Amino acid sequence: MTTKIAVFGVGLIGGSLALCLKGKPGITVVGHAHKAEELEKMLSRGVVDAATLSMEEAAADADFIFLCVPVGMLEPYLLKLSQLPLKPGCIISDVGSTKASIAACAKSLNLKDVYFIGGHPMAGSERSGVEAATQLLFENAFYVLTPSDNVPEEAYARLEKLLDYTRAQMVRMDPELHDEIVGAISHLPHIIAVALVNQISEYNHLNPLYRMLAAGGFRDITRIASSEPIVWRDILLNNRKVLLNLLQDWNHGIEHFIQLLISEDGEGIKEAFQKANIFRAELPDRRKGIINPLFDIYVDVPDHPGIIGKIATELGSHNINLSNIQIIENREDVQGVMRLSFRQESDMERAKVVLNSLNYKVFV
Ligand SMILES: NC(=O)c1ccc[n+]([C@@H]2O[C@H](COP(=O)([O-])OP(=O)(O)OC[C@H]3O[C@@H](n4cnc5c(N)ncnc54)[C@H](O)[C@@H]3O)[C@@H](O)[C@H]2O)c1
Ligand SMILES: O=C(O)C(=O)C[C@]1(C(=O)O)C=C[C@@H](O)C=C1
Repeated sequence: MTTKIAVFGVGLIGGSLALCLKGKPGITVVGHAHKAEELEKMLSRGVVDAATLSMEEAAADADFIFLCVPVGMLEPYLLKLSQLPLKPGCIISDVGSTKASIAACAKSLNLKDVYFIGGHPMAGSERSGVEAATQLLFENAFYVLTPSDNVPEEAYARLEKLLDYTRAQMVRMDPELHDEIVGAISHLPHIIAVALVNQISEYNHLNPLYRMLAAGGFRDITRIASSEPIVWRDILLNNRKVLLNLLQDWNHGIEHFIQLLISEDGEGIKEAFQKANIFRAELPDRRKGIINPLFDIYVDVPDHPGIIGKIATELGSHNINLSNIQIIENREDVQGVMRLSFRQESDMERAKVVLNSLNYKVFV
């Protein structure tokens, strides 16, 4: 029995998803495009098994349908699909960067014998189009799923199982909560990056030295300003209520900095950087690519010089391969927490035994 997957919109995300699924046992991937030139691109790159301009053809007998078009096109596509004869039990999902409005749309359509489960892989790039698609895009990333209450567990489990091929980690979430959190950690940073680049671009009109001297700091904070304009227009308009609140908080944060500078408050500036340093150091280290997922343990350690070397040496002497060490909290006179990462679960298990035998407190 073959499992037919239909992908609508084979760009960066749709193409990457297709590449994760194509060639897997029993799976056939059909790509849908709204323009003829897109068909040739996806076929010549081997991203899909077949490609069509016909929605009916793509959707017919599909077991899974993924909507990977810009957010503004998700609802029209879902509406059109709801009017087509779909295979009973078919699961429709999407990859849109916002989740509340598409969830509400699916609810209002009262789909019969087919299930809508919103999705959002938390991985991407400033690049776009099928040219930028890669099978490794989602590896080790979080992948949010937002099933509504009436989706049976059996359907949710089927989608989750299929998405195992992405090697991403699934997280189940309420769509409104998704939009609030992702608005803050993804949409707001895109606005800030674009506003900053455009501000500097204005100065550069007056003096081209601005662009010439722009180095690491400017590049690091502005990579995402190169993102696809239509995709981001749709995301920002769709999540505008959340973003308007976030921008007010942003203004307060900037106002705080203005006050620190006016009052020449060096201590305040230092504190702001220290606070940011701590939170940023705690961000999950989820590098994508060929890298295997990491297995982490946490160890309570006294804060004294040489502790990293001591632990690394102990593990090395037992032939345990350690991939990364990080001190998470390391203030004076405070017990530190060390994160140890391993590529192999077996190495992690052996490390636990060794560290316990040396009377370290180990947490998983
Ligand atoms: N770019 C990211 O980092 C990222 C990450 C996660 C999720 N997403 C979401 O994934 C979806 C696709 O984004 P992408 O980055 O793959 O963009 P993309 O531009 O690479 O791909 C978009 C695809 O939709 C098609 N398309 C464009 N306009 C269309 C229209 N009017 N009608 C029908 N098809 C149309 C394009 O031909 C292309 O195949 C968006 O909903 C976006 O919010 C993006
Ligand atoms: O890494 C990037 O370039 C991204 O913009 C990826 C990113 C993000 O902001 O983290 C962008 C949009 C998504 O919907 C999910 C992920």
